[in-house]
Amino acid sequence: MASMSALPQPSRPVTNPPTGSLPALPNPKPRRSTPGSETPRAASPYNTSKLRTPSSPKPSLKSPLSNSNSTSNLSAARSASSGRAPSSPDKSLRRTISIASFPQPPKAGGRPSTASSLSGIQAATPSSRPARSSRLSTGTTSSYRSSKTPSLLNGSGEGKFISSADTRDPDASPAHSRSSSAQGSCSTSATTFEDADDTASKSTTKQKEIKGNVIVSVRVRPDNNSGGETPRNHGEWSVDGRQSLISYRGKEGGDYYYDNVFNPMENNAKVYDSAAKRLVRRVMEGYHGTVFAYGMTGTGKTFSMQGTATSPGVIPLAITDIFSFIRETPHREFLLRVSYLEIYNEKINDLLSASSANGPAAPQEEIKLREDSKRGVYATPLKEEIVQSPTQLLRVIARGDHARRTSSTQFNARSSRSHAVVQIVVESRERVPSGNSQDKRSGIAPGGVRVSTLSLIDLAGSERAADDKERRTEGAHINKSLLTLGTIISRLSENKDKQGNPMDRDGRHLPYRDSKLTRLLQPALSGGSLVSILCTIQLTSSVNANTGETLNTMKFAARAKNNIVSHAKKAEEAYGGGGGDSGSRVLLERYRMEIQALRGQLDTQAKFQAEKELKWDEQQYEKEAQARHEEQVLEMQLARTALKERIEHLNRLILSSKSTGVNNHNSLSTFGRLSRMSSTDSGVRSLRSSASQSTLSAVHSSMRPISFMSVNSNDPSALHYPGGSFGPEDEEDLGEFGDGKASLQRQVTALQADLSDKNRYISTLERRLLQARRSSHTRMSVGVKPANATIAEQPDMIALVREKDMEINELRLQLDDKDRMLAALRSATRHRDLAAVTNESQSPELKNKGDSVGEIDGPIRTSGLPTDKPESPNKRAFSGSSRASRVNDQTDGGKNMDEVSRLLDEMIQGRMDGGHANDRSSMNVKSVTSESRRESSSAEVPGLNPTAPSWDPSLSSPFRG
Ligand SMILES: Nc1ncnc2c1ncn2[C@@H]1O[C@H](COP(=O)(O)OP(=O)(O)OP(=O)(O)O)[C@@H](O)[C@H]1O
Repeated sequence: MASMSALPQPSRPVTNPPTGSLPALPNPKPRRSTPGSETPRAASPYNTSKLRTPSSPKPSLKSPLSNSNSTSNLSAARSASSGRAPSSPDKSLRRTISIASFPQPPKAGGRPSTASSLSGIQAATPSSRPARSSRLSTGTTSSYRSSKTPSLLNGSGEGKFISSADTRDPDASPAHSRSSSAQGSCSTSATTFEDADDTASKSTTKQKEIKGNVIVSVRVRPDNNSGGETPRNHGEWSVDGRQSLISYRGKEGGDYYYDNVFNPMENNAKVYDSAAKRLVRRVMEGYHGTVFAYGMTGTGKTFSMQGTATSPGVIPLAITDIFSFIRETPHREFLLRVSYLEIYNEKINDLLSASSANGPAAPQEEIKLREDSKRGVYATPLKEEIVQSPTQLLRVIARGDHARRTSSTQFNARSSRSHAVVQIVVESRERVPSGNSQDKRSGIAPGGVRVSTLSLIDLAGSERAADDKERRTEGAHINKSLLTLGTIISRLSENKDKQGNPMDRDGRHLPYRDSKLTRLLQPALSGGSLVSILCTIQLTSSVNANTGETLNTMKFAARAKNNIVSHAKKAEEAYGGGGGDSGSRVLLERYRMEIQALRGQLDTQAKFQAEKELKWDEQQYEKEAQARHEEQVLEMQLARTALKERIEHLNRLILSSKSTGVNNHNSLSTFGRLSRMSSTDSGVRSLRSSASQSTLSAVHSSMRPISFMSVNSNDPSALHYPGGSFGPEDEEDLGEFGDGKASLQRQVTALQADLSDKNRYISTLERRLLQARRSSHTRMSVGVKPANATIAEQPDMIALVREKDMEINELRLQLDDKDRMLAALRSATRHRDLAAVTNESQSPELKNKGDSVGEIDGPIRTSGLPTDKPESPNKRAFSGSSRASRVNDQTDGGKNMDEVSRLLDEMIQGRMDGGHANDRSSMNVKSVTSESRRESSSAEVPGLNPTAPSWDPSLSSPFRG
């Protein structure tokens, strides 16, 4: 037996079978009845002498054993239904042979037993056959019939009876166009013992079924010595495939009928169709099935099991059929897993775990055989691979083949040195009906999972002792295991001890444990599975023909057919993934549960994800809302600030115009107070925005509210300045020489600080505006519409933006104002300085006058202390103004300051005329200031440089008046 390293099988030289003597097959136990005690078979309704037709291909078979002690000649009968006995269509033709070395078939169930201690095959010639063959229980003869036996393997095991004519492979598919029809051809002529008498002929259909579950076929390998020809007769042998008959006319000769006899011309496809196809399909339906090839080395076991690329054998054809069956069975779902082991020198190797041919063999965990009530005997630990396609399955097996031990022997260049077992486990269950969405979701199918196993076994061939020590050792193990197999098969019975262990008919235990092979085959041999045995022989006419070994193989086949009883039942459907090893091995169920668990996880995760997303969305929305809110608050703040600024500004303008109107003759005080006014017009508020408060505070920290500024103020402290006294700070404001120089400088500084504040404020506003525009643009472009946002908000936004724009413009104008004011103040300062210098040099008296004025105004300039008679604010302002006016009248510098005052007044007025005054009081002020301006506008402004860069009266400005 050789192994294909990969599919397709590599070609190897064809060698002749051994010609020398081979190890003897197990010696059958002496039968209880001796040949001498054999009784003639009881008369059978199937009287072969009558039924044998003249047209029979083997009308007479002269057996050398006819001279033996056999007391009865058995007639071989062929089923009338097979068309071979047209004269008696309802009867079986019977060929009675003597099977001297055959074990006695079990008696149980009315099955006839053969005589024990038969020394050889006794083939009876038709002429010598009794009219009615004796019962096999007589011991000396065996009656084989090729009748139609209902069985699972011929399609009639479930109550159907198919005529033999139907079963002689009428539909055998060609090797390359195989059909996967369940009705494919197969052998049906199950060879079975038959009761010869009427009573026996009433053996139950069940018994027949049981026998029909075992198919034994013999394949004859082409003889190389025949020069490629396949003669019908090989010396003393003749093969009749049509009748499934092999006849031997030599010593111990006889006619051998089997379920199938394949002549050398028949190819692997035919062998598969007849011997294995139905079994494979039954396995797919839920039965366990075992196919094994038995025979002498080099006779074609591996060729039959594996085949070649052009002629695939049983294994690849079974694989094709398995997948065809799956395709044709849409109402069930399948899961296939495969393992591949070899028994080499009584050690089990996992061929799928073996390392590649390149590397050294990885040390494997010892594989042991265990027994389980559900699984029977199985090897563990063994790698199982789940396969999903024929190609994948073939590849897995080819990988195992590659790892299998083969060696060149005397008889076979690539002889298998081990028994190889391919096991395909088939799990199947009903599919969830497509309409049942509830079941589909839960994944619960209406039925459980059915698990069945197909074992495809290529045994090592029996062989003679080799010269090579290693081959000899291998051969010894091979022969021993085959011997044990033969022994067990020869002693098979349905007897069991109290523990359920199988026993032979004599009550002895069967030696299954004597070899790993028999232990592994125990479930199949014990009747748990459908069995198909393919025995291979090579017939040759050469003198060295190994007739003895061939006869042994044929006897083995006959024993197997006679003794193996199969009660194969459809595997029960298993539920649940638990329940120990067998339960957990049901992968379909396990996967179903896993799928369910994963689905649950998926659902939980999906829920969690959805919740998370919802939360995230909410957070995002909250964030957006928060940002929007902040934006709005900021905008409101800015708007408020701007409005306040505006109010303050307008208030300032009002007050300034008043004060200017009142003090337009006292430039010093006007300037000094302008500053104060700016910083104190609403009591304690700064001229500048809150943003510029800190900047100004340094400048204005010394300033206090003054009485005249309390026109719009409720600050009662103003009343504490009697007679318009400004206090010590005011003194300071008036300058070292009481000329207001220091005050002007402060004014300039304050205005500059204010200017930078304004700039900052503007840039802040611009930035915010930009942000607001951007965010509103983004919201609009991405279409994100907050839930609480309404279309009505859009115009609001636009209005707000517009308002902001206006505000910015406003502030810019203010800045311009400031710039101009600064320029004017600088210019005024310059002129005042110039005037002071001129005055000092030209009229020292004036200085004295100024001093005297200073005396007059002493309280104003030198003292901040309240006088006994505090003036009313108005009065104080007026008197202050008068004093300033007097000072102005007396100095050129005062004149200049007047001019500046007037200019500022004009600026303010211009601002108001520009539409910035918006309340009645400002309008009133406007009228007052307009008058003041008219008064002062007639005067020139000498010294005021109209070309000063920061002051251009020609510019269109609100200050132009
Ligand atoms: N029916 C057949 N037709 C053509 N060639 C065959 C046939 N049977 C066997 N052979 C050839 O005979 C040789 C031996 O066959 P094979 O290796 O299958 O025998 P075996 O029984 O497996 O031997 P062993 O037990 O030593 O492994 C191979 O070259 C094979 O191709």
